[in-house]
Amino acid sequence: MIGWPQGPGQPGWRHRLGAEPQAWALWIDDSSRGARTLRPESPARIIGTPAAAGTACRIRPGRRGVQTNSGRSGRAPAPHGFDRLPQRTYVFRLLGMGLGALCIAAVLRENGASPLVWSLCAFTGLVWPHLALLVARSSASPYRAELRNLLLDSAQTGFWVAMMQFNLLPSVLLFTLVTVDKISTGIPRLWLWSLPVFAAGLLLGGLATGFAVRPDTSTTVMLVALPMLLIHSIAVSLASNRMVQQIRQKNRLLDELSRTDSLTGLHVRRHWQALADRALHLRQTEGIPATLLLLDIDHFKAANDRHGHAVGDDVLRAVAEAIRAGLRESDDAGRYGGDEFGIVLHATPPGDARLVAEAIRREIRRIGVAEMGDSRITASIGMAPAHGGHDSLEQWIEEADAALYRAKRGGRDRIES
Ligand SMILES: Nc1nc2c(ncn2[C@@H]2O[C@H](COP(=O)(O)OP(=O)(O)OP(=O)(O)O)[C@@H](O)[C@H]2O)c(=O)[nH]1
Repeated sequence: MIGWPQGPGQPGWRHRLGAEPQAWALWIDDSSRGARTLRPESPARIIGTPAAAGTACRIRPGRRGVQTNSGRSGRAPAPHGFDRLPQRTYVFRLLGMGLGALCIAAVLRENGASPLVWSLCAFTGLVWPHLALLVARSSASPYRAELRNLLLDSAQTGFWVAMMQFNLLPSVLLFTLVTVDKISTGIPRLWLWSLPVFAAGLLLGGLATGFAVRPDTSTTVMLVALPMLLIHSIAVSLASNRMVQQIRQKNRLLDELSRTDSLTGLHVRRHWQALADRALHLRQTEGIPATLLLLDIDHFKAANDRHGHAVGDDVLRAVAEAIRAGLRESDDAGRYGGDEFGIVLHATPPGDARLVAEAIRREIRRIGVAEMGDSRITASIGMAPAHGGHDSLEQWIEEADAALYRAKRGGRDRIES
């Protein structure tokens, strides 16, 4: 028996899932609510359909699908990004095999084929795409079933190349398209695995025809082959284009997430520092004034200890909101550390900066947190205008930090520069 992880923070919770089929999963919700996502810092993700609330499962590849400790079974997971592989492939198979079968039929007509060969051709063009989808959908592991289907595509193509007696144009076209299909799935090396399978199909077809070779392509066959080339190529390009757009969109989202502090919605320290660095550079090269504020909540540890971490988080969110309220669109605020915030006031001389800092300080005093009763939240602010003597961002921040220290020493709830 296995020691099942029981919840977030328990051993096993952060195990990586998805790409590796031999992974541990923990279903943390019931099917009415769907699987909750894991905490952002975790590289793991929940996959598949939740079997039961709080049910831990070992994902096993193979026909039996997912084994759970409650003895139920579900679907084996696909690697990340391949959940809809059978559906995606279906459209291309329908097009490729359908148009390919037309091409094959044109050659078979010229070569004269038996009813059995004609019915095999009809199977490839009309039945196989639907059958493949059906098989994949009803399989315990649709992803693996689809991999088999893709290889069977190659086997059939090899078979038909031999059955067409190596008629040059359709043979080359069919081989190219079936290989492009493999490459466009994005599954590493799939097209390479498909080569021996293609060769096996070729061998089978060759044995059936006695390896007859008639490479000449008639104009009729050429005309029938062209739509296959045209339509299939455009369809693959459109799908690739759609994928590129989706990746771009996800990259933008990831970029945004990596720059934003999840608790306060302000910039994370690294991104804020980059913005502050740019402001200092503008001051040194173009003389555009900028002022830096470092703000630290007063006695935050005591508030945290007295009212709990969750209330502490509420305070951090409320302070971030107060900072946002006091700033202009052009200013940049970030979470510098636990209860410390950094603010860059762009194109702002010291006099104006003090007014902004004062407005923020007052706004923070107005914050009311129900759990804290009458206790007021206050903050101390250190202010440092950029000047020619600052050789680096570190120096600028140190100056603001020293001012913040003076504000704390001076009794807190004040601004020092
Ligand atoms: N709730 C919560 N607390 C945090 C977070 N990050 C840091 N802290 C706490 O913030 C507190 C920071 O306290 P300090 O800045 O050292 O001290 P302080 O009590 O604010 O005192 P002064 O700064 O001298 O006024 C520590 O207790 C940290 O545990 C967080 O994300 N959420």
